[in-house]
Amino acid sequence: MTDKKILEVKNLKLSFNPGKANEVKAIDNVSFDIYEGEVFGLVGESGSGKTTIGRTILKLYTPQSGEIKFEGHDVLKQSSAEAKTFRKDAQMIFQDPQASLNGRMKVKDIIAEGIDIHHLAKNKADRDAQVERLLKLVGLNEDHASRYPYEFSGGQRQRIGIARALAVRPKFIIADEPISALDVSIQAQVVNLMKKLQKEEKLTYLFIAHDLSMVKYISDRIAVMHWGKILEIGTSDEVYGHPIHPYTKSLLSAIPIPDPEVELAREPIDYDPAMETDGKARTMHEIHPGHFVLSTDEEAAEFSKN
Ligand SMILES: Nc1ncnc2c1ncn2[C@@H]1O[C@H](COP(=O)(O)OP(=O)(O)OP(=O)(O)O)[C@@H](O)[C@H]1O
Repeated sequence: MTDKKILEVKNLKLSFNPGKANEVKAIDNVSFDIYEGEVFGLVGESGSGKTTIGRTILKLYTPQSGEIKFEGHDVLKQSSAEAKTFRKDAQMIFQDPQASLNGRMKVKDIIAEGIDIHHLAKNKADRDAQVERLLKLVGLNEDHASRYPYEFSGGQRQRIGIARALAVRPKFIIADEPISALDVSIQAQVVNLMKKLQKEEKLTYLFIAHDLSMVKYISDRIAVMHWGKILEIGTSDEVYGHPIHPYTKSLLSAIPIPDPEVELAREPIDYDPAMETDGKARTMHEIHPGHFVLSTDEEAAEFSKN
């Protein structure tokens, strides 16, 4: 990880159905930075706004306000040439590999789609060679190139999704719950593969998940999100080992522990969202170096004492 910021998100706001009775503040004044070479985990329960953030960064949604900078440049004000480069540099891996791969295309054509769009192959032999390299990189083999997605298991399909994202040699990958749809036995394999690739291909990840267990393992830093707001940001060890916000504590207490004796003693902590509904103004306070919590001045002073 370097000290260069690859992504800067500042005061981002996005509501669905703004001004209407059914308005949803999906992103409610969110700010965070991601450093080059970092794995940044974004965690929160279903509906907290994680996917909306990912899609907004990739310009699939337009925010009402705020700023998104990629390598120092505002992604909302790109020229068409800059936008094309950005579409190559920033890729997405989806939750459901079944739904995100075109079932009527051969694996090699799925993987090479970006190579074709961005004219990254000199000729057909080069295209085939790139596909072969990518298949090997994700733990598949060249025989798989001419098959169709339905011939693969869920874990293998996600490997194809990863190969497709890597095909255009991106710098930044948004992985939106990439393991949630997979069997638990396969999840660790895919996370390990993503971790290995991140190092080998010098990638930066925004890794989205709804529970903290796998995220802790892959992420350098973690942001915890609830109801459109980031409540806590810190290093993975800090957030996991010394959670501060009651919501984070509650999320952590919900993770089953593999040791039966410890698991028996585990007590889920209920979360009282009063801290989010009392109408008080809250900002990010640095409670420990690099460990921020959304709080009032009084709450921050209390958190610091403990
Ligand atoms: N296209 C849309 N139109 C209206 N509301 C939407 C739309 N997409 C998402 N929402 C709402 O915005 C909020 C945030 O949704 P989002 O999908 O970003 O959450 P999430 O944390 O990614 O959840 P999940 O893990 O279920 O994908 C939710 O209340 C959701 O119902």
